[in-house]
Amino acid sequence: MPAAPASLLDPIALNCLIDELVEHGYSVRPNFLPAHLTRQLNGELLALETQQRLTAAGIGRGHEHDLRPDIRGDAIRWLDRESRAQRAYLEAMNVLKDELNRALYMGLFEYEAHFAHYPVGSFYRKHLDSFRGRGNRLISSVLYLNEQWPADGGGEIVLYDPQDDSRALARVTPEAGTFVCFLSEQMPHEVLPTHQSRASVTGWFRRNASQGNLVDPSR
Ligand SMILES: O=C(O)CCC(=O)C(=O)O
Ligand SMILES: [Fe+2]
Repeated sequence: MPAAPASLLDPIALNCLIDELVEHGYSVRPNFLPAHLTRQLNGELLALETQQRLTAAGIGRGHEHDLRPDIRGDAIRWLDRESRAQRAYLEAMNVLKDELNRALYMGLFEYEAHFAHYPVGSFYRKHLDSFRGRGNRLISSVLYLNEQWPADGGGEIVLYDPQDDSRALARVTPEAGTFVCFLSEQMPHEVLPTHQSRASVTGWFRRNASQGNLVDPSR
């Protein structure tokens, strides 16, 4: 029998995450997911890269989607539950979603996530993942997959003060197992230029933001 998915997340770490999210609008949790899982996900991402199954990421959605390497230089592939590691990770995120709903009444109903590979020299300029009132992404999440990220490796995520987006609140090394989450509509953030090949899984907890008879599509 595989281990119950809930056991992937330590209940104490889960509580800390929720407290930090409420108090600061973001949470940074090292070793949030076990090493065997980040290792498997990293292996999968490397294979996707080698097989050229990643797609250059753009900005905007639907027909407003544009490739802008001057803004964002990663290549992505959406998780499709193809592997056991993906299913385990999505199950863990489902547990987190239920906890967030229980503790914060957030009305989250879905989680979508993609692998992201940032080649050497790439970055993602300061941005918001969702525009207040318009977006349906409520909480952003990133799980990092590179083991033993060097101190001079670059590629940190920087989170900025929602009231003053020139003031950095946190600068986080993309080390395997570290999990960062934050309020999508409020926290400006960026990925600094990376000096190493950088691997992650980025995802969003969403609510359904259908307007009139238009159902807002995911992605
Ligand atoms: O990889 C990261 O640290 C953040 C990525 C990000 O901001 C995004 O994909 O929207
Ligand atoms: Fe982002």
